Amino acid sequence: MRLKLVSKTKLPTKFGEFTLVGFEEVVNRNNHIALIYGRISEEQPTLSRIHSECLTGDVFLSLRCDCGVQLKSSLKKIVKEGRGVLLYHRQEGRNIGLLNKIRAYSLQDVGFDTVEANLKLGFKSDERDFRICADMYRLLSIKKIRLITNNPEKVKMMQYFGIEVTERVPIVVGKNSKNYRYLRTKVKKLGHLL
Ligand SMILES: Nc1nc2c(ncn2[C@@H]2O[C@H](COP(=O)(O)OP(=O)(O)OP(=O)(O)O)[C@@H](O)[C@H]2O)c(=O)[nH]1
Ligand SMILES: [Zn+2]
Repeated sequence: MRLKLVSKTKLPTKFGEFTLVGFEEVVNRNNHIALIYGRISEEQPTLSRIHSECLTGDVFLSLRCDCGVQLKSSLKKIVKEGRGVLLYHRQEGRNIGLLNKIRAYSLQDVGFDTVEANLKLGFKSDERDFRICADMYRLLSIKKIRLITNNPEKVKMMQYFGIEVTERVPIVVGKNSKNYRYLRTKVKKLGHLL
């Protein structure tokens, strides 16, 4: 087993009361969390968001990306639905890490786009490992999801790792004048459906 469920607790938030579940990767001790709302059924597909960590967007509401607004909107959507799960996938900067993301932003300040900046730093355009998300679903006994995303690759990855995606639920929020170029690159080079 690559991942273990460590502990659970209640997490009241301004959106509603969630159950917070903490996970640890066995090999490197990296941590991830899930926020569960309402009663999860094994039969019915669960509305779910896989949210990749973005300190600048999630905490400081950076306008360079759309993450902060997407995070809040997903939590609201799940509460409105009455049940669902948000996986907070702690692979910052598409898994190049916070400091490399700052380096990538710095390259974008002088004209590179988000993909070119990753390549220039010696990374792939997307270094994330979505296997761990499938493991989190399995540990939560979730087999079928309606996945909130604009990224078809995430849908493919979940199917590949054995989680049935019955629907892709688009999330078209967080566009602004500062992230126009970033979002355009995601559409053109990373296949996002925006
Ligand atoms: N390397 C790098 N990572 C970035 C950059 N901008 C945002 N990120 C990271 O990208 C991740 C979010 O990925 P996105 O491409 O916005 O969206 P997605 O998760 O693939 O797809 P959605 O489900 O539609 O949101 C977070 O981990 C961010 O920290 C950037 O310019 N460079
Ligand atoms: Zn972001």
